[in-house]
Amino acid sequence: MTPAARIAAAIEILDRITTGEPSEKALTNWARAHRFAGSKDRAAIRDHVFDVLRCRGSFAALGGGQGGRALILGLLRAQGVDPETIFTGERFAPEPLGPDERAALDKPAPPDLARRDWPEWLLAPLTQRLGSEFDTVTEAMRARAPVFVRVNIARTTPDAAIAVLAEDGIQAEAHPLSPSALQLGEGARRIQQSRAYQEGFVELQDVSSQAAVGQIPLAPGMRILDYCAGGGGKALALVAACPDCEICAHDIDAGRMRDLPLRADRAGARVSICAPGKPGAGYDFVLVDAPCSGSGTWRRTPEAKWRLTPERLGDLVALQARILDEASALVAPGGRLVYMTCSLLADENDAQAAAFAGRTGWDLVSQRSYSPATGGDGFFVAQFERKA
Ligand SMILES: C[S@@+](CC[C@H](N)C(=O)[O-])C[C@H]1O[C@@H](n2cnc3c(N)ncnc32)[C@H](O)[C@@H]1O
Repeated sequence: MTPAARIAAAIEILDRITTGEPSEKALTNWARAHRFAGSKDRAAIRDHVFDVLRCRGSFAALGGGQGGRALILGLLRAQGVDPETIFTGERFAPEPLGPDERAALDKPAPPDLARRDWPEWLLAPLTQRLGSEFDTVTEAMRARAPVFVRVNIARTTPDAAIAVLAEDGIQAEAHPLSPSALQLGEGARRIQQSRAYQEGFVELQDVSSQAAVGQIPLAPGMRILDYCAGGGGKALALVAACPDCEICAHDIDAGRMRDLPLRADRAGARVSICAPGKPGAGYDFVLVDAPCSGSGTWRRTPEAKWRLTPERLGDLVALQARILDEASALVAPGGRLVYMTCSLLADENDAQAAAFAGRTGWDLVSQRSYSPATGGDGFFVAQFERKA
């Protein structure tokens, strides 16, 4: 496909997304209906769509509308690309610009463009929560997320993993936020086909998640429950950090853990899986990686940013509080409860942690927030101990 044909495809897909179709479904449906598109075409189209969704507010302002054509015109304007070179009307290219579109592009760019890439109702809480980091985080959230892997330190070292990745043409370098983290450069998209990945030397995981897991003071022989294990990213990081710990994975939805045995096999890790609602009890650590807005990961899932509502956020905050209460009952005397979210929002993080400590009397031993200002996703971790 030509670059212009890829843009035309992105316009078609964005039109579907802006009328309510979920982005993954719209991309899949488009690919099914256009089997001639190769993997490089599909990847390029996906990049256009996600680049637009991340900056949907500012691109709508620059392009003069909310539809696929206007959003792409906003993208091209932001990139300084002359749209006439793409909107030519030639075979498979988008139709030439109309007078209204030209007029929209001639208008001066509105001020404070980057702020438009947050939902308006979140501007006040984010400004308050992020303080002096607000502008840096806002800019970072408008760009593609870097790709990180976690080196399986139970099996290899970061230097050895870098060398194995290089054999497959994947460039990687250490990241200061976590000793197990490598940030991938050139070749990152081939990671899942690489030997380092397939043989379990590395696993995809954001650096902030790795750093947060690194805060947990593990010791051989400890029993640890990953209460909201999902695909098992945290459970696998825990077992790599402490192979002599006993790690149990639990989730209310067993289906969410279906890939975990395969991932654990690949890593050479031992993780026991509990049936939903039967998590056991008496653990040294219970980790709650709670369902949340995912606002810290919106670079990867930009559509979610525009779908979150105050009501949905309120429901999530209530659910997190319920899960914390449930999970705290599973901690052994003298043990700890660890609460994590991939959120940037105080309601789900500091305020949630303070509310839990306030209503239960548990001590808030430590808390730490991560933001894209330090490279990775927005993330939060808090540790609690039952008062003696
Ligand atoms: C943020 S995800 C977990 C991600 C996972 N820990 C990882 O690192 O890949 C949150 C998980 O919490 C689970 N969950 C939601 N409500 C729950 C509940 N009441 N008890 C246990 N798990 C729950 C969801 O099914 C979801 O898999």
